[in-house]
Amino acid sequence: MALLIKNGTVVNDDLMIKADVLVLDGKIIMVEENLVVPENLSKDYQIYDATDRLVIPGGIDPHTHMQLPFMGEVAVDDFYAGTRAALAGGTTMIIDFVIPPKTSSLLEAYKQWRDWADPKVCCDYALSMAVTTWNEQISEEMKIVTEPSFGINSFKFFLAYKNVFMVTDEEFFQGLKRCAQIGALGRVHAENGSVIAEKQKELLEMGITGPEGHTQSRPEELEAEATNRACTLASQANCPLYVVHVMSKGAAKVIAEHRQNGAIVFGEPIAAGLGCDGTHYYSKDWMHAAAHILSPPLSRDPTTPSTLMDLLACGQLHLTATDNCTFTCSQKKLGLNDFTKIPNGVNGVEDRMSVVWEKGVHSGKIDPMKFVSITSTTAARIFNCYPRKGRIAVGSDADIVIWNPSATRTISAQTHHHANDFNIFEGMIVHGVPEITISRGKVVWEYGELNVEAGNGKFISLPPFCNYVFSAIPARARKMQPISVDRSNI
Ligand SMILES: NC(=O)NCCC(=O)O
Ligand SMILES: [Zn+2]
Ligand SMILES: [Zn+2]
Repeated sequence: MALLIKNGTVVNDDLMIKADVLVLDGKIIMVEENLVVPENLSKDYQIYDATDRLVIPGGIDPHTHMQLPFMGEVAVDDFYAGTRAALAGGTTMIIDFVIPPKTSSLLEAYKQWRDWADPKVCCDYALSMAVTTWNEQISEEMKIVTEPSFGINSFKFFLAYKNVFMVTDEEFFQGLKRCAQIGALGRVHAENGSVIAEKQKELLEMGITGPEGHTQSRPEELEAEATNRACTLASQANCPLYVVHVMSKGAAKVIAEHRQNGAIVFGEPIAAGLGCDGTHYYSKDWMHAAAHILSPPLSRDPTTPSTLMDLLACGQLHLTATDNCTFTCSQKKLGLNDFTKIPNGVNGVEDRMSVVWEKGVHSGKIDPMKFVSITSTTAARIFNCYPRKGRIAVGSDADIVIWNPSATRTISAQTHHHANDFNIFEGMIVHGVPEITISRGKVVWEYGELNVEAGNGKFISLPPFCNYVFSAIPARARKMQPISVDRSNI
């Protein structure tokens, strides 16, 4: 069945035009003003009227953790609940992380994630992979998983979570050099995990066991320090770098400075950091405070969310994600007497598009094209699936959202589609509502109703050596060649 979306305004990252869109067999086949449906299709298509609506590429969330085993629990949004929530919010593709324990091979972990995800996903998905230790086998397997049948083109390194996922600087540097060789983007969780572990001990010894200890053990300076270290090591390894969940002004400033000095580095704020601040950690209500725990923490400076949006607007930060990693209130209670045991992670995948619209477009900081750029197109470009994803154009996948820019909704755990029982944006009234979500040509969300089945989503293989990320690397490698002085005549 074909779909005709009529009378809307098509928005890409570089244009806004009045046009109709025709979809057939999961692809966009025509984009034209006053589109006339070809004779052969004229009896069998469904019409959607998009008058006063925007027709935008489905959102791409490049950072999620569905059903992640973490801190003794498993994130409760699995690949089914999490991707349903994504579609309800106008996101049609996620990039999740394979995170191998230090003892596991990358191939084993990859298989595990595919086994979890493939039968459950409702929207398309791709994978990024964490490297949590270093040895010859890991180095070889990194190359293997960049082959098309595995489809990985980025690797993440944790500089936090000591003794769990954290790598040393040496391991990180080896990993970045390997990424550069095999054409993969380096990604980093930038916090100083060793100092955090010391501060956690100090705070617990002082009797500070509640969620306020979380933020106090992770001062923003430790995010900025690790961000600076990561950018420096990536530069030395001649590896493009992507900093996940930029939560503070200090970390954002470091990224801007490194870019001014010529570094290829991308910065990703997340919905939580754009919509909330860290005052929640001092709430008298333990559960409320604990439910906001993620790492790095929400900024204790209440002006940070609006500054992060300003930095997206002016191009010093580049795209938005969510780090969706949800735990129920009862799971969070694991850390009732010790904040270091509260599972880290919050929601976002359902509400990111509306939060970014509210804080960005509705507030007058960005236009709808920039909105498309930071919620979809830039992710597609960085992860090498553009223009198949991230664009309304002939030949692109029909991942489309009919967006009502003036409708409002109130975010609430009572109505969200996540599997957890708390929403960090509770009560926020947001303009910008995804009325219809189309995933590869199928209408999966229509005026508040989901119509999806587990397994509807497809795995998207991401090729290495993305031009958008890697084109300057060979010339830089030549410039960085070590100099050898010939003294044979002495
Ligand atoms: N961010 C967080 O607190 N949980 C998910 C794991 C991570 O990305 O660090
Ligand atoms: Zn992280
Ligand atoms: Zn994460």
